[in-house]
Amino acid sequence: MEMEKLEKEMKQSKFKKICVFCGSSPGKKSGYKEAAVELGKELVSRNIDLVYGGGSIGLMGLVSQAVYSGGRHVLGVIPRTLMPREITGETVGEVKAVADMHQRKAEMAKHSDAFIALPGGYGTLEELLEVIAWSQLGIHDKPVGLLNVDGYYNSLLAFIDKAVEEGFICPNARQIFVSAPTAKELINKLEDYFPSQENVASKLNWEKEEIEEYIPPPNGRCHQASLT
Ligand SMILES: CC(C)=CCNc1ncnc2c1ncn2[C@@H]1O[C@H](COP(=O)(O)O)[C@@H](O)[C@H]1O
Repeated sequence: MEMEKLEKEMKQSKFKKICVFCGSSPGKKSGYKEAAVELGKELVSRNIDLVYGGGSIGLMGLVSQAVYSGGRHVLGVIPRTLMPREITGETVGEVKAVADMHQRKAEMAKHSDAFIALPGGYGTLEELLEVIAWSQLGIHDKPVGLLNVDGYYNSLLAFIDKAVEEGFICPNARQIFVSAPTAKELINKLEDYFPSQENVASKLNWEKEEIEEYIPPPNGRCHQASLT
């Protein structure tokens, strides 16, 4: 088992670029900062490049500096309004300026093979929940991982379980994202992730502007879910 794990960590990752969402604040406990640096080093050790929101403040700065100083490519996607250094600090690596927050998220998603959320606040939660919701709708099928540092996200995970229990999230959709307490475990899970959106949303064609004929799913919204 240990051997299998080791082999997985040593072989070439299936991801070339991972997008990391994280706090523009460092958090109060040192464990958050340590986890951001550890995630950056883990990406470097697997030859994975970073895509993130640009800037050097908070956990965003720590993860980007760790990846950049490890010799991997860093792409920061930053809205022009946030570009002044007094707002975001000095950005390392390549910087792509975009018009607004919507374009930033679209660009970050386009350039990445998977998503990871470190601890953060409103911005991080919004970014995380958006990529989960987009996966549910079949807009992408890239793996999403929650780095649950020191149980920071336990209450969010409990809330999501509650939403499943109460019938607001399909049981299958609960599997859209994975979570783990360390970067190593999380990326191993992301490597093993197999998209199953077929069970969640019928494959919609987002390139098409009009739907010619709508065929409703056989069991209502939650495919294969036992609706009692
Ligand atoms: C005006 C102001 C407060 C700027 C702070 N400086 C920032 N610079 C760059 N991205 C940011 C900033 N604040 C929030 N974000 C965005 O929101 C996310 C983090 O927000 P939060 O700290 O979790 O909620 C980041 O991934 C980024 O996309």
